[in-house]
Amino acid sequence: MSAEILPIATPRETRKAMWRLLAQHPGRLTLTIVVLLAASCCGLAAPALLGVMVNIAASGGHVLSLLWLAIGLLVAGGLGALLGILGQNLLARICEEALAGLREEVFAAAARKPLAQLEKAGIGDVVARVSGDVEAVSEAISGVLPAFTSAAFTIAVTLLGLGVIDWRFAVAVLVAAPLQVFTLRWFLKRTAPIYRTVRITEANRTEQIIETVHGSPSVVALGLGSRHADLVAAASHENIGHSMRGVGYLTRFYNRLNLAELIGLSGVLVVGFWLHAEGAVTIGAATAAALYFYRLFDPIGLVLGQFDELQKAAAGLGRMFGLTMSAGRTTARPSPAAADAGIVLDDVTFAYPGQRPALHGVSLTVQPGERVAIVGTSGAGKTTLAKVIMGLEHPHSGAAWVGGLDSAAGAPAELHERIAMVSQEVHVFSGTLAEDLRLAKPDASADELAHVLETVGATWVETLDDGLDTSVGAGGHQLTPEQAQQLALARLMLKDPPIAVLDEATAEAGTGSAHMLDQAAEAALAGRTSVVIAHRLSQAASADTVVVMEQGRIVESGSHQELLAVGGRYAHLWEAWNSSLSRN
Ligand SMILES: Nc1ncnc2c1ncn2[C@@H]1O[C@H](COP(=O)(O)OP(=O)(O)OP(=O)(O)O)[C@@H](O)[C@H]1O
Repeated sequence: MSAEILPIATPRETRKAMWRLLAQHPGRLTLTIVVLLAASCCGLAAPALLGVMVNIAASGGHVLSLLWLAIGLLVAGGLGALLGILGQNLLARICEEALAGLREEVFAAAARKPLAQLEKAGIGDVVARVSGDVEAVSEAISGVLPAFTSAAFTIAVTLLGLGVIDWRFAVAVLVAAPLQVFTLRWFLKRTAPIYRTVRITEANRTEQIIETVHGSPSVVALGLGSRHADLVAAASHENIGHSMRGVGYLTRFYNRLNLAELIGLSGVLVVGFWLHAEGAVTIGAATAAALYFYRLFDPIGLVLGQFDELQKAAAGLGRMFGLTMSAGRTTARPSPAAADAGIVLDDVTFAYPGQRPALHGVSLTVQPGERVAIVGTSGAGKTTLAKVIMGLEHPHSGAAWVGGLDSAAGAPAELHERIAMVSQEVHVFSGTLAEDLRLAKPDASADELAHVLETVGATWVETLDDGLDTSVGAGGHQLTPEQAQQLALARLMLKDPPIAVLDEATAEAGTGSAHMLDQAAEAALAGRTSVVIAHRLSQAASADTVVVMEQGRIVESGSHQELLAVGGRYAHLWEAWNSSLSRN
């Protein structure tokens, strides 16, 4: 099981959210309902016409009348089928559009979630919500919901038709209703928690597979293959066990429904016999009533049977809406600064789940165009501060504004127009070098690519046989960590955001690579507001302002020279760093 799953919307919240999605186009929804109702009414004509035909045949009526009625039967059947197809298509289209919107919302919500919360929930849970759940809901909404709605209308209209023939037929039909209602309630009560568990165990299985694949180098190196295979098998068995319990209930559910149909049809036949004997209805009307009830078998079976699918979809929807409803703070706090290229942190406190705070009341203002270096010993909270600025983690109290946007509440796309980060772990995407660079600017020309590579000093690209067409990433040409950093800096230049965060610790201080990366960063950050997590103090010396952190707090800030003159913590760090350089 995941350590802690993400929130799941309650059935009431799910229904409300679903209705909000479907009712986005009220005009089209009304037209769809009208078409489906008209289709159901056409379906009523067949038993009624057959009843009249029985009466004519029984009384030795004219063959031509029978012929006309047979033509009416065909027309009503054809029209009903056409309207049914049209109505179901209209509904399927409305549902598909609603689902497409929901799918985007779920992806956006997953992207807005703080990293720590995603890690705690388990990445498998998130993957399951944006893949397996979306698929289950998609199948139910496009396939089941239109058929379900159409069947529900047919039942309502047919019961009305039975009542019109004689109200006692409608009562006879309703004899079966208590058993049907009881069966449905019995089924739903037992299977709802099973389906929820099925979805959760599916997420756990995904989590287990992802963990095994991600950690495959360690799994192979430590000979843990069979142990991991056992863990995946155990997660699968748990999932299958719960699914099979659901199937068991489904079989018993259909047995009971068949019994209800037998009771209902017997009721209609007995009432028909009795009413005809009393002279209250003709034999044709009794025939029509029996046919009406027979006609209810399929839609009732479909409605009750599809509750199963709808219930599964509801479980998936609850998990999807749970993600969208809990997607961090959505109401932005008013910015203290105008929408500029600055950063303002106001009394930010943040703690990783179950840990003591990694940031305590941190307040910091970075003016547009200013470069601030954050220094401090390992674990001081520097990277956490960078994540809060990037909106990857949300402050527990206080707020962070980036270019006038609340980083915890801003839409990721809007935030990423203003800020970009180069982190310690650079991912090199599979594809050619040119494709990798164009992720930041899809329409960048070859000259632009060459220019940014030259600016960050990536002259090694020219030495590759295929130059910018060299395949990199998994299975391709392997880049050194320094080369990958240069690539990330080149991507930053192409994206050209007004604000940048640099958290780079690739090269050892004092080495040629470190000097080269310092120069590359200098070029990439030129003209931008920037926060540099200075793992090497050479990065701090060139900044406008140096901020010293200790145990999640800012303990000193000022220019490099000012802080050296004060002789405080920064001066000690600087001294220690210089002496470590001279020792190497
Ligand atoms: N994902 C995480 N989950 C739990 N605790 C974390 C996580 N990341 C960091 N921490 C803890 O938060 C505190 C601050 O860590 P942070 O990485 O921000 O420090 P840092 O100054 O960047 O350190 P370094 O220079 O070693 O990267 C540390 O105590 C660290 O152990």
